[in-house]
Amino acid sequence: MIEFQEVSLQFKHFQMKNISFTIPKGYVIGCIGRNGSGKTTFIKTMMDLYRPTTGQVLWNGALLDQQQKEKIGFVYDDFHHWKNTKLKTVRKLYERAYPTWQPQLYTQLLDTYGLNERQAIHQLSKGTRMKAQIALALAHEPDVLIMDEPTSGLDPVFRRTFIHQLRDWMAAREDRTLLFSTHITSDLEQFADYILCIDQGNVRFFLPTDELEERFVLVKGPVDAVRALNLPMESRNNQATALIDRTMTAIPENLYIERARLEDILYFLTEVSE
Ligand SMILES: Nc1ncnc2c1ncn2[C@@H]1O[C@H](COP(=O)(O)OP(=O)(O)OP(=O)(O)O)[C@@H](O)[C@H]1O
Repeated sequence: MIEFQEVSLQFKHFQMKNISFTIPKGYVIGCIGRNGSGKTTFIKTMMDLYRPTTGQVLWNGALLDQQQKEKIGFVYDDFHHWKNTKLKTVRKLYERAYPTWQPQLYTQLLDTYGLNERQAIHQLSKGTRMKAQIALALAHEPDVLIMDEPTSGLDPVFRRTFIHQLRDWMAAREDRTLLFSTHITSDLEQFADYILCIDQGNVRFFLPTDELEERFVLVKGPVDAVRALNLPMESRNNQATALIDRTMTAIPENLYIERARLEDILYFLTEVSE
C-alpha cells in the first residue's frame, strides 16, 4: 500500500498541491496524463527521489527505507548516466545491492530479450536500454514494480510480449503490485485494474478500470443536440461528440451512445475542457 498524504511539491514552473490518495497492494495501476502533466514527478516523489515540500509518501505505513527499496523494481530512463559502463558491471552492482537477486532468471531474461552483457550502455539503442533495465528490475524478484513509460521505446512485437510477461508476473503472486505510466492507453484497457490520471500536477481521477467503463460514454449526434448538454465537445460536418459522466449527466434519448476508450476519456477531460 502506497499512501500520498497531503503531498505538495513546488518547482519553478510546476506544482503538485495537497495530493492525498492510496494505491492498494496487489493490483495493476496504469498512470496516464498528457506531456508535462506530472507523471514522472509523481513516480519520483513516490520513490523518494523528489522530497515533497509538505506532506509525505508512506509505504505500508512507513517512509521508504532501504529494506523496502530492495523490494521494489524501478524502471525509468536514467541509464544514459552509465555511459561507458558495460551491462555486466551494472549487473554486478545489482547483484550486490539486492539480496534476492536470481542469477538464473536474469540469464533467462537476457536470452529472451536478446541482450549482450559485453555491450556498454551507450552502445545500446533506446529500446534495448529499456529492455536491460526491465531485466535488471525483474531479476531481483521485487514485490512492487514501478515503471516510468517502459514501453515507449519498445517495438510493437516486443511490447506485446512484454505485456504478456507482466500479466504472468502479476499472476504468479497475489501480493504483487505493478504501477506503470504510459501514453499507449490501449495497453491498459484490458490489463490495468486501476487508472491514475494526472493532470497539471493533480490527480484527475484514480478509479477502477471497470468503473471508468461504466461511468463514461461518448454521445454523438447533431451539433445542436450535443451542444445542449453544455459539455466540452468536438464537432465535424455538423456532427458532434461529447463525453458523458453518467453519474453527473443523464443520456439524452436523441443521441447515439458509443463506448469511451481510455484515450477518449483523457482527451475530453484534459484537452477539450481547457
Ligand atoms: N527537477 C525538476 N526541476 C524543475 N522542474 C521540473 C523537474 N522535474 C520536472 N519538472 C517539471 O515538472 C513538470 C512535469 O514534468 P514530468 O516529467 O513529471 O511530466 P510527465 O507527465 O512525466 O511528462 P511526459 O509525458 O512528457 O514524460 C514539467 O513542467 C517539468 O518541466
